Amino acid sequence: MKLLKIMDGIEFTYNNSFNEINDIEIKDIAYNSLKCEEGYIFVAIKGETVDGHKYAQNAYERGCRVFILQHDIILKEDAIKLFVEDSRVALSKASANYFENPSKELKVIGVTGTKGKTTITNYVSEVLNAAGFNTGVIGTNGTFYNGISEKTVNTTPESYELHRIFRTMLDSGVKCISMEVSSGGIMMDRVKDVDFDVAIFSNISPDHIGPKEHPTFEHYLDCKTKLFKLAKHGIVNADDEYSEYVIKNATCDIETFSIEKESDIMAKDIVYSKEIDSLGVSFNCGIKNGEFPCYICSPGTFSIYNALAVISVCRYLKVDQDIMINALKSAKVNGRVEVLPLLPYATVIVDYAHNGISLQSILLTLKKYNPKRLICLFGSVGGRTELRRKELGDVASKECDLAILTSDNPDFEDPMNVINDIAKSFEGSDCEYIVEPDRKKAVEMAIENAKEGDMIIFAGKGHETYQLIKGERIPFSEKEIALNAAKKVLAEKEKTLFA
Ligand SMILES: CC(=O)N[C@H]1[C@@H](OP(=O)(O)OP(=O)(O)OC[C@H]2O[C@@H](n3ccc(=O)[nH]c3=O)[C@H](O)[C@@H]2O)O[C@H](CO)[C@@H](O)[C@@H]1O[C@H](C)C(=O)N[C@@H](C)C(=O)N[C@H](CCC(=O)O)C(=O)O
Ligand SMILES: Nc1ncnc2c1ncn2[C@@H]1O[C@H](COP(=O)(O)OP(=O)(O)OP(=O)(O)O)[C@@H](O)[C@H]1O
Repeated sequence: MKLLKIMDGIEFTYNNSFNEINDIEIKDIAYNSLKCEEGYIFVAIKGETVDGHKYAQNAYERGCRVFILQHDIILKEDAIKLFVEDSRVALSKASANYFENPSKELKVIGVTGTKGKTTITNYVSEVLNAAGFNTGVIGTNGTFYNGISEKTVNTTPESYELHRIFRTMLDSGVKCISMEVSSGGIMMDRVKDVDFDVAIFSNISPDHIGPKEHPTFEHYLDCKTKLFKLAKHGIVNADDEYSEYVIKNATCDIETFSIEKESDIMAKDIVYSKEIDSLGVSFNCGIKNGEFPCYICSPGTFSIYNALAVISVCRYLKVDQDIMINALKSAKVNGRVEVLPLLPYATVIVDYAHNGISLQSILLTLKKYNPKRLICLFGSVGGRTELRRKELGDVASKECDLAILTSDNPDFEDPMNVINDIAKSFEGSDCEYIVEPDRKKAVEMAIENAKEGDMIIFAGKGHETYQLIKGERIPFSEKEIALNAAKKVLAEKEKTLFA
C-alpha cells in the first residue's frame, strides 16, 4: 500500500521533499523493531518500560527506511522520518488504513466495565451465532471465530493487532464482533479508530488504579466513558452508581437495563435454581410493551445483569426473541462460574474471581444456594500490591466456612510471602484456613475432603491453563487436576462399597 494512503488522516511533518514520500510502497507496519523488515514502517512508541525510539536504529538495520516518530533521532540519511504528536494515535489510524478499515464493514459490539466483560462478550457471541450472525470474540480469553482460536497478550489488543484480527475475521465471513474494551485499551488509544456499533457498560468499581495503570478512579471512569463517544448506540446498567455519569457524557443514544431502578429493560420475579451440573437463575424480563421469561445457567444477580445486557444487544440487532431466549438458556463461558459435574454429593466451581470485589460477588451468590460448607481455594498474583491480598483475604475470611490458601501466578515472588499476607485477614475470624502452596496438591486436597452439601470454589485461574512461575508460563490445568482427583475419589468410594 502507498505510504500516503496509510498516513491518510494523520497530521505529520517530514524530513524529505513531498515527491520522495509520494511514491513509497509499504509492505507492513511494525511497532516492535524485532518485527521490522525491508519495506516496513517502524512506529516508535514511548512505552511504559522503554522508549521505542531507542530501537529505531535496530529497525533500520533490519531494512526499515520509513519511521513514524514523536521526536528526531539520529539515523542514516536515507531514513524517512515522519513526525507526529502521538505515535500510538498514529499507529491506530495507520493500522485502520492499512487493513482498509474492516470495522466499518463489521457490526462491532464493545463491552466495558470492571466486571462482566468476558462473560457478556461470550454470551453475545453465543446468542448472535444462534441467530445466524457469524460472530467473532476478542478478549481476555483470546480471539475466537469460525472454530479458530488464538491467544492474545492483552484483553484489548494493540490497535495494529486489533485491525489485523478484524480484517482476518471479516475475510473469513464474520459479520459481528463482540469485544472486550478494557480501560487500559482506551487509555492507550488501541480502539480510537474502531467503528463501534454498540457500547455496553456493565459496572464500575475501583480497580486498575496504580502505577502503569490509572492515576485515579476518575481517570479510570473517564476512560470507560470514552467508549460511548465512539459508538452509535449505548447500553448501560442503570443500577450502577456511575451510570448517570456515563449517560451524561455519551454522544450516542442509550438503552438502559436494571433490576432495581426504573429502566428500559428490567428483570423481575427472580428465582435461583440448582442442578447437578449448573447453578442458574430465572426471571421475567420486562420491556416497554410486555414481558417474557428468561433462564440463564449461571448463578446470581450479576448473571442477570449480564443477561440483560445481551437482551438489549439482541433488541438493537432485532434478533428473534425465541432464538435469543433459547440461546441464553445454554450460554456458558470457559472458567467463569463454571460448574464441574465431578462429584454427585458436592458442587465444584471454577471461577476467575481474582480480586476482592469479584470474589465477594461470587461468594455471596453461592451463599444464596445454602451450601452446608462454602469452601474457597485461592491465592493472589505475585509482585502486586498487598492491598489486593488483603481484600481477597478479608472477603474469604468473612464469607467462607473454610479457605484453602495457595498459589496463583506467583511469578518472581515466594508463594509463601503472598499466602502469609492473605493469612493476616484470618486472624480472629471464624473461618478456618489451610495452607498448601502447591496448587495441584491444594486442588486434590479439596476434592478428596469434599463432603455432602459442600460447595467448593476454585477462584482465580478461570480459563488460564498455566501457572506463572519466575517469568515462565508452566502448563497447569485446574479442571484436569480436579477431574482426575474426583475420578480417584469416586473409584475409592466404589471399592469400599463393594469390599
Ligand atoms: C503497562 C502496559 O500497559 N504495557 C503495554 C504496552 O507496553 P509498553 O508500553 O510497556 O511497551 P514497552 O515494553 O515499554 O516498549 C515500548 C515500545 O518499544 C518497542 N520495542 C521494545 C523492545 C525492542 O527490542 N524493540 C522495540 O521496538 C515495543 O514494541 C514498544 O512499542 O503496550 C503493549 C502493546 O500495546 C502492551 O502489550 C502492554 O501491555 C502489557 C502486557 C500489560 O500488561 N498491560 C496491561 C496494563 C493492560 O493493558 N491491561 C488491560 C486490561 C486491564 C484493564 O482493564 O485496563 C488489557 O487490555 O490487557
Ligand atoms: N456483571 C458482573 N458483575 C460482577 N461480577 C461479575 C459480573 N460478571 C461476572 N462476574 C464475576 O467476575 C468474574 C470475572 O468475570 P468476567 O471475566 O466476565 O469479567 P471481566 O470484566 O472480563 O474481568 P477481568 O477484567 O478481571 O478479566 C466472574 O468469574 C464472576 O465471578
